[in-house]
Amino acid sequence: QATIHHVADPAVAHRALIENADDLLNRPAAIFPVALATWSNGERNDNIATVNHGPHWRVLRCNLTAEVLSRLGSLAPLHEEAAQALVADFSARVLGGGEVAVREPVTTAVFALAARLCFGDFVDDRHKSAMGRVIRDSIVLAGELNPRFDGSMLSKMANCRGFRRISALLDRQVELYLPLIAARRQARSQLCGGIIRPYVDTLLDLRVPDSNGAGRPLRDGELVGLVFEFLGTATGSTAACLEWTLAHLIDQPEVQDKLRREINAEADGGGMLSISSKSIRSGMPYLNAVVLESLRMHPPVPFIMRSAHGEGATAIGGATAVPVDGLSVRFDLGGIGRDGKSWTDPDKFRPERFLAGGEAEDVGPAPGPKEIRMMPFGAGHRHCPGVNMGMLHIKCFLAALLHGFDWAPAGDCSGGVDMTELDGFVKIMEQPLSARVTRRT
Ligand code: HEM
Repeated sequence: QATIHHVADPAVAHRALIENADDLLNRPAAIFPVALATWSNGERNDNIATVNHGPHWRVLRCNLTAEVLSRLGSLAPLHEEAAQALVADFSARVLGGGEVAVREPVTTAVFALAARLCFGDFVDDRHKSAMGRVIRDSIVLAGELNPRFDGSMLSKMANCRGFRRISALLDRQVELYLPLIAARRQARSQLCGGIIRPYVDTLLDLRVPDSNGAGRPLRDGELVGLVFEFLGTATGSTAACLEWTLAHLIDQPEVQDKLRREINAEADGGGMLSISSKSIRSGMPYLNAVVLESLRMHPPVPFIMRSAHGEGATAIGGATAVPVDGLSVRFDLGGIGRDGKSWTDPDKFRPERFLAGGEAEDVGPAPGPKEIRMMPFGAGHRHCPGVNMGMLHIKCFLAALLHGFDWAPAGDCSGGVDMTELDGFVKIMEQPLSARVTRRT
């Protein structure tokens, strides 16, 4: 099996992913066991993350960006409704006082928003929660499987049980998504929230390059894969980041108070709804700093992979002969965000470093051309296209939760909140967060 080179040095990551970006265009196929299983019938059902760089990738990625991700301004009413639904859910859970487990309601709210953007307004709650379960199980399973599972007969035999579970989850996804996709074929004029076309509608209209040059519609298997990608990427990382951030705010009440003061000043007596999505996107520097600090310390996607060629492979130190399909490289996003040469006290949660005058005042969620200090959304040609939407979703939900509630430790937390990380496909808290939550009147 191919050797995997590990990179946790930000300078090496910069040399490879930014300076030699054209030599690191693709991910090794081996890291996508879920997608690989769909190839067992000989047909590749690629999504944006799995397809190789080229015209097919460009068409899929441009469609997502142009049709959904670049419309953040107009999506504000949908974000606000989703945030209010989360506040209502927590309010019901804390009615009797006491402790609340955070992960489930947060994931449900984030998933409901993603499902709405994907399928439109008419997905019933039962279907939504079945889809949410399948996404959660798929993310957990993808994390459990050996990343070297390369789709070969040998690795299928070695991971026999895992392979059977993948196949079952894929069948379940087909069962859940195809009827909704079929329903969208009939009801295409209905905009999501009266604002934008659901993602599935844009996929149904899309033509991808084919050998005739005329372009062909996406096959059902491809539609299922793209829907899974949309729901999975938009949910797992966002929910994980919210949980980590709340954990730090509970651990450091002074940070929580400072953030709430900024949120309340923005709401200014008009309630949460008066905070515009514009101010969340470009104002509110402390909210931005808190989210960046959380992503620096706990990037929800723990690593990214590339196959490196040419100068890119040399930059990583692959002086030995590079295999035809490239040198497999794994960039450790957590290690890069906590690199002692780039950060003072890297293990301390200190959002102030991202404010004006701080050591990271110019650092944003995506690295600029000059250096890499952190890269929770990846870097280079295959960086995450959802960076702005991801940041906005996290900030909207977080602002609503801080405006609506006080957050305190559950039980005896004299040793502080347990911040042990559990690495899987998404980096989550090993001990799911429970909190004593009180409604603010
Ligand atoms: C907190 C939220 C999110 C985080 C932390 C995150 C993180 C990442 C990371 C680390 C990658 C790999 C980048 C690389 O290899 O350089 C990625 C890729 C990707 N993400 Fe996100 N993501 C988030 C939200 C979203 C959202 C909301 C969407 C869209 C709905 C999205 C869609 C994608 C896609 C399509 C790719 C593959 C891009 C390609 O290969 O061209 N992500 N994401």
